[in-house]
Amino acid sequence: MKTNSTYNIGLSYDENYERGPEFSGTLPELAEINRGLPAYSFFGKKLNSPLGVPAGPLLNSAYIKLYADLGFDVLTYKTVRTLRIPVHPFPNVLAVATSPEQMMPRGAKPELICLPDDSSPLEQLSITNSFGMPSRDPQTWQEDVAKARAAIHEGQMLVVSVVGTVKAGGTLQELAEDFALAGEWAKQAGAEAVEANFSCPNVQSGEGSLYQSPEAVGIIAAAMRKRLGSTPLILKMGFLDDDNLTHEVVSAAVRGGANALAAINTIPANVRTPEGVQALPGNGRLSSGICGAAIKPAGQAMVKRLLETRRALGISSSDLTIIGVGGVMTAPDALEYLEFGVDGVQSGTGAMWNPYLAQEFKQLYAKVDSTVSAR
Ligand SMILES: Cc1cc2nc3c(=O)[nH]c(=O)nc-3n(C[C@H](O)[C@H](O)[C@H](O)COP(=O)(O)O)c2cc1C
Repeated sequence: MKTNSTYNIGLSYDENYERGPEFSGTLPELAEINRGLPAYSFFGKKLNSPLGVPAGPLLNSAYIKLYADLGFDVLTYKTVRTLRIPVHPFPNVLAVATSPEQMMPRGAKPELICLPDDSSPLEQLSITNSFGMPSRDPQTWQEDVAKARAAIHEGQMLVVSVVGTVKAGGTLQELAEDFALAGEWAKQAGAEAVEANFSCPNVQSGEGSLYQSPEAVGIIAAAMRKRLGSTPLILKMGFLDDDNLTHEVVSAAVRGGANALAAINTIPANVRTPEGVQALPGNGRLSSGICGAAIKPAGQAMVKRLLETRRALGISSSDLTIIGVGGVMTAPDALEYLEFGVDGVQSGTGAMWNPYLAQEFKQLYAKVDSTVSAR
């Protein structure tokens, strides 16, 4: 299959892990693309810009290095666990036919058809991804996180995404301890901030819907805060359409000691081939997460809800940082999020198919009004 992404969607996850990323272009001169940018700080550290890559596209230190060299300034290492977990069967990424209207969650799960390739124009490219949050064993990923930390440049930050693993018959407190242990190991390995994934729709075991439970959010955040000390803690959220629930979840996150919320994760949909066959093989994989162009309005609606909730609760941006994710395919998309008032913005699908997005964003960001940039 033809692919234009740094992650080759025609190869297995393990092949991409071992051989990737695929990139044969010229790297930008960082000093040049960072010149004239407005001052920006993230968790108190001076960064070159507020643009980052969320958890997922950067499988390991080789991917972190490439995207650091390309000028993305917040680099999130794909979610790891306290134990080795294999990946879902191939394929793991497929382009899909959909629209922003269809991907605004409203009750029934959208029914989508996959596309034969990823040749849609970037502004319209939407994909499904389904990996099941695989993890190398902790020693392997810890050594690799240390390499990733060594690969980033001045004015950049390494975040490591972690998830706890639900055990049969286990309690919420045990799950929280597993999240906390993963976070502590990530910190020891070199993470400057730790992100807890509360929202992966591609697992069936319960880790994927934690963001909808104020109790789970509060208990897990508190357990992680204890082990992380002063290291910033980001919680990765999915889409919520209920203001009261959002209020409760945000309050629980703050009480638990979280420093930031990143939203949104992918939005679940049923994906079939044009012949009507389940597109991704295996039990529980008719439904998988959608990301890219079509989820931008959902991502924006969610960050607006989070910003409004933060205001209503009287919480400052330094006490709760909000990071906008979802459908940032172009530089103007990233700026749109910043104009809503988010404190950071990240691109997953867009950065995979357009590695020059950071360079393009910085050209635009250097010219923006200080009301957008001075946060
Ligand atoms: C290939 C791929 C893998 C992903 N893996 C993870 C993951 O391991 N953990 C996580 O929290 N989110 C994961 N995500 C979700 C992204 O972090 C992001 O929330 C989502 O893709 C929406 O952003 P986008 O529209 O810019 O892609 C993944 C996304 C992609 C495209």
